[in-house]
Amino acid sequence: MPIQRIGLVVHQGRAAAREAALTVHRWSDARGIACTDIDVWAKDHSRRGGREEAEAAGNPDLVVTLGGDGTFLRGARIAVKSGASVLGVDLGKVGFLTEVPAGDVTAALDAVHEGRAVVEERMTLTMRASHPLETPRGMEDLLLYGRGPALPAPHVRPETTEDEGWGVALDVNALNDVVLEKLARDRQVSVGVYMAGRLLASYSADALAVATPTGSTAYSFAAGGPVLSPHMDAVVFTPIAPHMTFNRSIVAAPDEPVALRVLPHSGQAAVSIDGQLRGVLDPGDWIGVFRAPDRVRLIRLHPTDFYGRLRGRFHLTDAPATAQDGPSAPFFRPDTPIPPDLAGMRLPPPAAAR
Ligand SMILES: NC(=O)c1ccc[n+]([C@@H]2O[C@H](COP(=O)([O-])OP(=O)(O)OC[C@H]3O[C@@H](n4cnc5c(N)ncnc54)[C@H](O)[C@@H]3O)[C@@H](O)[C@H]2O)c1
Ligand SMILES: Nc1ncnc2c1ncn2[C@@H]1O[C@H](COP(=O)(O)OP(=O)(O)OP(=O)(O)O)[C@@H](O)[C@H]1O
Repeated sequence: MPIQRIGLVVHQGRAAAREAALTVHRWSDARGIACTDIDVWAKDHSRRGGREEAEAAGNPDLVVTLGGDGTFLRGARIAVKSGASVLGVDLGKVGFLTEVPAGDVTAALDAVHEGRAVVEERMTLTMRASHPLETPRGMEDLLLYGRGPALPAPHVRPETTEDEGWGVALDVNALNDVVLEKLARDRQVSVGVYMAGRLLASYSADALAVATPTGSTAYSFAAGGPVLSPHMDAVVFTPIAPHMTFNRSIVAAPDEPVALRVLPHSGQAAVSIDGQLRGVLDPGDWIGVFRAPDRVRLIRLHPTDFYGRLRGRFHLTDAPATAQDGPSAPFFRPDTPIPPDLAGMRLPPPAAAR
């Protein structure tokens, strides 16, 4: 479908991103397409939730992000609330989530506008909590370390059933992860962890991460968690520096919620959603994390080459003992037609089409 309105989220600290923004504006001006800059850290307003940010930008149907993964996550947070698709242009350090090289911006916009791009949907997580999240006064100042003001606490969704014991439903979507982490450097969090409503164990740790398959390559990965294909739905629980023998990740089914209850003698716990602090929990508080009905719509110009990206972006190196064999072929995909028993499998196109 032709693009109606673009919302532009730019890494303002990077000249190449500001330059690419001019290219996007020129492209949209030439076609009479509205293009609104969404400056999440603008000086003239405090930070807004994704829904308000989308409304203020006229509810774009395409959000273009120019920056790294952080910029992409800022754009995705807005897009998921207006049903927009997100096109991530890679102008960052890692660029795991971003798709398009900076030099291909206009070609990518043409492809989207002319219906040649594909949309890939990614699972997100949402939450309930024992009460609406809040950040203590004064913390805002601590957070101003160059990343701009903090986001407001999440809004409460109307489907809240607080009085019945199920807590308040929070209007959040995490594309990567919801992380409960120690607030004070010298006080671990102690948390009862429930998988699908059943106690798994009580943890004492630096942090506990609940990640999506997309987020499995972010914080959860850094803590030794498994890599999950982003084409699947699942809920990944990974403890970070747990002071106990059982330190493994658990990959739960998408309909198995994870509840984290802060124990009475725990330190306070910060709740981060996609890396952004959104509230602080006291002992006795709890959060539940589960698959959200909303999905992030990622624009893809080519079918996602997730494992190629994993090898490339993470600079995977081959075992030294294999050096004598020379580099392995980059694909296992004969050029002859796919046999019937492999029909429907996700495989790369034949060499001529790559
Ligand atoms: N020790 C860690 O690795 C650590 C600590 C805190 C937060 N994080 C992650 O940072 C994310 C927020 O990203 P940011 O860029 O705003 O903060 P950031 O700049 O602190 O990001 C940390 C790194 O993670 C990369 N990254 C982000 N999402 C990714 C993904 N889905 N797959 C692979 N790499 C990814 C970023 O490019 C960056 O290099 C959070 O969702 C959390 O998962 C990681
Ligand atoms: N919209 C913006 N306005 C002002 N400064 C920004 C903006 N976006 C990013 N920055 C600056 O860039 C820094 C890095 O931001 P962030 O880590 O989110 O970038 P990123 O998109 O993930 O790119 P990278 O992959 O290079 O980290 C921030 O601390 C901030 O100083």
